[in-house]
Amino acid sequence: MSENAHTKAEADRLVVAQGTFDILHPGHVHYLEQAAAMGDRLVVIVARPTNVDHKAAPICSANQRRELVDALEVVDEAILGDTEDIFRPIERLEPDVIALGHDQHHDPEAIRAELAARGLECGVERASAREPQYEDELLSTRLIIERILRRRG
Ligand SMILES: Cc1cc2nc3c(=O)[nH]c(=O)nc-3n(C[C@H](O)[C@H](O)[C@H](O)COP(=O)(O)O)c2cc1C
Ligand SMILES: Nc1ncnc2c1ncn2[C@@H]1O[C@H](COP(=O)(O)OP(=O)(O)OP(=O)(O)O)[C@@H](O)[C@H]1O
Repeated sequence: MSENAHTKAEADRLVVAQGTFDILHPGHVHYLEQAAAMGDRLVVIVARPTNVDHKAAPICSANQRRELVDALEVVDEAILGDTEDIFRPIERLEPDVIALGHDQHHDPEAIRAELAARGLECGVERASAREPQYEDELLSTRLIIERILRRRG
């Protein structure tokens, strides 16, 4: 491979991150900053409500959640996830790395197996948790919603 092509290839390291991102908070920013640092370009897949089956359904629409994630400085592009096959966007994007959130419920080995089954060469890394940095941080959408219910419910 010529020097230019090799240099170009290295400069195109695509990272994919994913999540619900219902009500954004500093934990999301930390995760996406970590994901962005794993490569040169960060595309974020925003989960469809039908695919958020491991916790309460998001409050905000997928379009609204996508728009806010897309507006973040560290995100090159946020896209709505596929409704049926969560690996379809991965097949289309062919990322170099999938960045999992620190507590994301996906099993990295299961993801690696599915990537291999689909002939996709892609790393699977896990980001760290954001450590609290000041008094009264709410680093979880669920905690934000619980406070809203307590104070405004
Ligand atoms: C590799 C990967 C690809 C994903 N692709 C999609 C997708 O295409 N559509 C979607 O609705 N969700 C997609 N998701 C998100 C999952 O559906 C899941 O709901 C998401 O991880 C939200 O979990 P969390 O917000 O609790 O972290 C993907 C997740 C992973 C790990
Ligand atoms: N405090 C945090 N530190 C680092 N990453 C976080 C933090 N909170 C959420 N994330 C990451 O952001 C991604 C999207 O998470 P999600 O949209 O489920 O937010 P959440 O605050 O974890 O929601 P909930 O509190 O309802 O579980 C996940 O990969 C998750 O690991």
